[in-house]
Amino acid sequence: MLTFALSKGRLADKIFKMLKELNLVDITIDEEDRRLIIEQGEFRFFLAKPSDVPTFVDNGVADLGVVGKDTIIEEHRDIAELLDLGFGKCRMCVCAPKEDGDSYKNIVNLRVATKYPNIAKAYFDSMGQNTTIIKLNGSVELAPITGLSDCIVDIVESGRTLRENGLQDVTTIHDLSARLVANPASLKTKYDEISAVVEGFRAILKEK
Ligand SMILES: Nc1ncnc2c1ncn2[C@@H]1O[C@H](COP(=O)(O)OP(=O)(O)OP(=O)(O)O)[C@@H](O)[C@H]1O
Ligand SMILES: O=P(O)(O)OC[C@H]1O[C@H](OP(=O)(O)OP(=O)(O)O)[C@H](O)[C@@H]1O
Repeated sequence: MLTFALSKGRLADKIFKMLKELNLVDITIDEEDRRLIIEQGEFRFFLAKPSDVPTFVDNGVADLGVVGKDTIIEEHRDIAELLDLGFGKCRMCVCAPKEDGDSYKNIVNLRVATKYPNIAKAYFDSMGQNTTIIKLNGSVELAPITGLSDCIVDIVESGRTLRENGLQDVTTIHDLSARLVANPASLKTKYDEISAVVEGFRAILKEK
């Protein structure tokens, strides 16, 4: 039996599509569906909050997981990254009000709002810039507009949210996409089963 922790939310549809192409499971979840565990054949799937997927995999409750690279970097968990799945592409950026250009670089104690405090702190530490990190849980773009922060560290995909709120991305910190991850112990004890799944994903990715 192999157990997968999958991200609910915007990655879910693409993950389900790939699992269907692999003939592992055919999941369709509508708004009324409250199931969190789906079992089919030799597989058990958990539907977890995206930021919790590394926790399930690190603790060995799930052998495999699918999660954004942003969450992998932020959570610092003991998990093995096996494959870039090529969807959920976006960037982690420092963004600031359009009229400010890159002047955030000159602010002595920079106020940074973000859902990703570890990524933000590590980045500004590496640049030698002092910061006060302000943790938010969403709508991060509000922070510089309302005066809560000087800039934000957040995900940018199309750039539309920034544009519609008078902000711009100034610096890209990481390129991001969804990744297949594994529990390191499961990789040893269930090597053959996991290899078969990884090869399946690889074959699909090659066709694209
Ligand atoms: N605008 C976006 N475009 C493309 N991918 C995105 C975008 N925003 C987030 N992602 C990717 O999708 C993943 C899941 O995002 P989603 O919005 O579903 O969850 P979340 O609200 O960030 O998670 P949580 O509720 O655990 O904080 C992110 O971790 C990231 O890798
Ligand atoms: O560049 P874009 O295509 O506009 O996408 C970027 C937006 O998407 C994400 O927010 P999400 O929709 O997850 O909402 P949130 O503010 O609640 O995190 C991210 O935090 C940005 O706000």
